[in-house]
Amino acid sequence: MTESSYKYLYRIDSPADLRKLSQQELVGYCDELRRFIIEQLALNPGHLGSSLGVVELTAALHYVFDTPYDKLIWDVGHQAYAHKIITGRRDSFRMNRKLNGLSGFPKMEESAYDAFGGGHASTSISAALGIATAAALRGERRHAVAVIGDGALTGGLAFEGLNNAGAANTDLLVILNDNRMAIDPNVGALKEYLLSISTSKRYNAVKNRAWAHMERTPRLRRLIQKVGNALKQGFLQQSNLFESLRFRYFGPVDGHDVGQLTRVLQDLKEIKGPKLLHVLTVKGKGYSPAERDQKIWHAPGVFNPETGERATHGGNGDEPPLYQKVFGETILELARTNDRIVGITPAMPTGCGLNILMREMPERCFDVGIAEGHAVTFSAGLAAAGMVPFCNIYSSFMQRAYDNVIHDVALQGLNVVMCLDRAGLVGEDGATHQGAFDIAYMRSIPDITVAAPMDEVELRNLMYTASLGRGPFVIRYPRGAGVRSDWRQPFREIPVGRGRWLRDGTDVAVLSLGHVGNTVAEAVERASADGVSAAHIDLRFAKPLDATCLHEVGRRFGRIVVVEDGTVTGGVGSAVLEFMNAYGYRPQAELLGIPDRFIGQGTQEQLRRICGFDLEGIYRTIMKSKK
Ligand SMILES: Cc1ncc(C[n+]2csc(CCOP(=O)(O)OP(=O)(O)O)c2C)c(N)n1
Ligand SMILES: CC(=O)[C@@H](O)[C@H](O)COP(=O)(O)O
Ligand SMILES: [Mg+2]
Repeated sequence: MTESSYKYLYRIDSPADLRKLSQQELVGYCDELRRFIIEQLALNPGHLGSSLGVVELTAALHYVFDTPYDKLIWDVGHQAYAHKIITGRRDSFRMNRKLNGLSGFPKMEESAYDAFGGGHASTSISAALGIATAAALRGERRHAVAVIGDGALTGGLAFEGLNNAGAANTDLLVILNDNRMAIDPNVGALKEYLLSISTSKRYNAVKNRAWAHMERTPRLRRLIQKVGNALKQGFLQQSNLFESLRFRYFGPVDGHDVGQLTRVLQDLKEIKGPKLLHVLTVKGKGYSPAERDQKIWHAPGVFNPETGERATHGGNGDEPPLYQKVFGETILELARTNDRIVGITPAMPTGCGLNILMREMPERCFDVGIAEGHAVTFSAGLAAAGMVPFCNIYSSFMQRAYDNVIHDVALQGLNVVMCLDRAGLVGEDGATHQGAFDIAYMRSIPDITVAAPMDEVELRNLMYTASLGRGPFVIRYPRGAGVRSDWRQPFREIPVGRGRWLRDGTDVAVLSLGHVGNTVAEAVERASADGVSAAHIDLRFAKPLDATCLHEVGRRFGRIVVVEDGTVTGGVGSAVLEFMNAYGYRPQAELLGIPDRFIGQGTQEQLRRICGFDLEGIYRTIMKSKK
């Protein structure tokens, strides 16, 4: 299946075009839309499964609602490719997630149809309620629709939104897109509840009678009111979570029947107050490899659309492994010898490598759903009871749990190991997902250790050191592969707050934190061949800093360069300058890292270049020391 070999029948460049189609044509268009997404993503990777799952729902929403006047808010936004394509971005879609191209998520500045930006989960209900409330205050008759997945609904923020909306009685439609999957299979009691209301015979018998009435009557509004009132007093309210929260619950409906969806949405437009439509979909719908292995096909990378064969990074043989694999293998090794070690992840077991522990010791590994704050406080509870929790959270998602880190972990001095995966520039996921801020936001917390390994062996040793009970301990490391294939080495304790003097020099001291140190090592090498004698120090810790090392740097060097894969504002460079200032050293200093602006999507290498800490940027900065 290639774009050139298939002649598309429908050319839809806006929802207005879409609304001209007949119901039958809409079905045909959905097939083509699905084909187009598969074709595009085969070459230019992205979030495939979720987008394929909402093709019909997206078409139905734009068909029925008057977008962009009516507001569609996509939760996470990784499923919004059909939405982008329908709303005038078909041609630019080939630049999805690429440098200077489209964001992989809805983004307000990208299109008037993107009513609210996304990337992180569970925000849609709150945002839609805000938009609906503003409309009500202004006397506007616009609809606000939040589309939230069953995974995103596990996030506490979603319930804060439901709780508020149910009481506010504002006109709001929440569409629950239930495919029983997060990235990995969805987890938790809510998942079982959703299954039970989808399959309960007694519940559905009552509800289906209500639906049948709705579809038959011409005087819809009055009847719905009647049915609604009857139901409110009766069975549904007590047995339905959403009804208990004062939402009218509708469904479940087949999310791949575009005809039924348009009819139901049309009906729901007429109903006032907070409503929830439960839609059942299949993640990866219409592409059999993606339906078969929904986890892998959440974001499969490049693939052959005919065969479903994927290009993968093996991390096998002599190739350096992914940090994620090293994390997973290492926690398993540590857990085998220390039965107090447990693993916690908020919905990212495969992404972070904790699935390796989960396979062998499922009872000591906890996927808590998309619930970062809970993951941290749950870990704190485990630590308070004597366990050694390794709580693995992507750096940008940890932003959600900041108070939990301060209030529940640090303030109580608990031995929680917080592994921040995807720290630094992550690449194609763009601004919402860059792990830019963690050094700055973590190092300002008292009594916490913040470390970053330069390679896989260092990661293992830091994990080992943290497992010995060193108080709140953060280990940050990037998305992707390390540099060593000889990483399976015996554990060695690393003295907390001690850096490594990797190379001596006289003209300039280059200090780095974490994996970027490998690029610094190369730049220093090159610079020394070109006549600049540069010392290189791997700081290892952003907190506590290595005072002995920094005193020596302060005494000996008139120029320093600090390099980090994190924000320059408040980062480890700032920490070094605070130190220098405190002790009266006055080196001329240059800080390389993520500048004070949001960095969009691109490859990691492109983004490092833009930020000025790729090999060339670091080399040029060092060469300014040439006399
Ligand atoms: C706060 C936060 N935590 C974790 C993630 C990573 N993440 C992105 S999509 C996803 C699964 C979402 O599941 P669901 O909402 O059901 O959508 P589906 O992929 O099934 O369409 C997760 C865990 C995120 N984007 N934001
Ligand atoms: C949409 C989302 O938040 C995730 O799917 C994220 O893109 C995963 O990132 P990784 O590919 O780095 O695991
Ligand atoms: Mg889901």
